[in-house]
Amino acid sequence: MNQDFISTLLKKVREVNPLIHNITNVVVTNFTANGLLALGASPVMAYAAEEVADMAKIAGALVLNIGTLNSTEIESMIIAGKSANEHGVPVIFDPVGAGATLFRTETSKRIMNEVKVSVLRGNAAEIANVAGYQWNIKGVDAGEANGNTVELAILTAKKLKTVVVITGKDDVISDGHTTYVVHNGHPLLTKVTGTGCLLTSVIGAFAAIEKDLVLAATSALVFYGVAAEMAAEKTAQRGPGSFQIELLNQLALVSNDQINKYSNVEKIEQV
Ligand SMILES: Nc1ncnc2c1ncn2[C@@H]1O[C@H](COP(=O)(O)OP(=O)(O)OP(=O)(O)O)[C@@H](O)[C@H]1O
Ligand SMILES: Cc1ncsc1CCO
Ligand SMILES: [Mg+2]
Repeated sequence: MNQDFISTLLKKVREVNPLIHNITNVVVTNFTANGLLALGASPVMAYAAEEVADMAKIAGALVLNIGTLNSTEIESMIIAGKSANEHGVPVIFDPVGAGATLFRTETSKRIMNEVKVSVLRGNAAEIANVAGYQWNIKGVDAGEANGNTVELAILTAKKLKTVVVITGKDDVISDGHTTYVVHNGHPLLTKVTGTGCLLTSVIGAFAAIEKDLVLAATSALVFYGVAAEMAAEKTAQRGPGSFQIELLNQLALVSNDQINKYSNVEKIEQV
């Protein structure tokens, strides 16, 4: 994977302006829509069971996020997911808080069973709980790292037959065979709610354009991480509020030169 690939894919995303259908949580709805617009994608939030099948089938990607789940919304997610599957639209799933409550864990497993998920994106605790492995969790944030996230990503990708993205200080992307680690990003991302949720939708925008989902997701992670680094540099003297707004600015402004200069991605050799 070279930096030109990432820049070229970003350019294509901006040219195509893919429609991203989000069924997401009430905390991050506005931030997610603005982040997708800044990037150059076209967001729509649509939740009603009566319309989600029609919306999902015309989208470039469908993003499902269970952050503030309820039973009505879950039924809509399943309907939308099945429609996306029928029409070849990639489905990106963010199992927010899986492991924190039985309802979230069971719902995540149900979505994985009933919908063919193209990319599963969460922190280590969420991914471990969806896959049925042991890990700490505290609310919607991952607990202290207590294991090898590269191994967790590879095992989960093989077990659930999907591309897995585990985020944290370092991000791991794997389909079980090809694995990348992205070292970009900034700790301020953890001081603004919904940066993980927006990232999941950004992965959707890249997956709408690039069929190789490991490359699509890895490119999205590098782009997002570099944008966060630029935003942190500009707002270091202020704080999370300024950083949140500057992250939106940088999603629109980050240049190919900055991506080439700052991208920090490593391919993992597997045996
Ligand atoms: N310590 C860190 N240093 C640098 N980047 C980080 C750090 N922790 C998280 N990130 C980055 O923050 C973004 C969100 O990842 P995170 O794992 O915090 O998601 P999340 O827990 O789902 O977040 P949220 O629930 O707030 O949406 C990713 O781009 C990730 O690379
Ligand atoms: C804080 C919070 N609670 C449910 S969803 C959400 C947004 C970050 O995942
Ligand atoms: Mg999250």
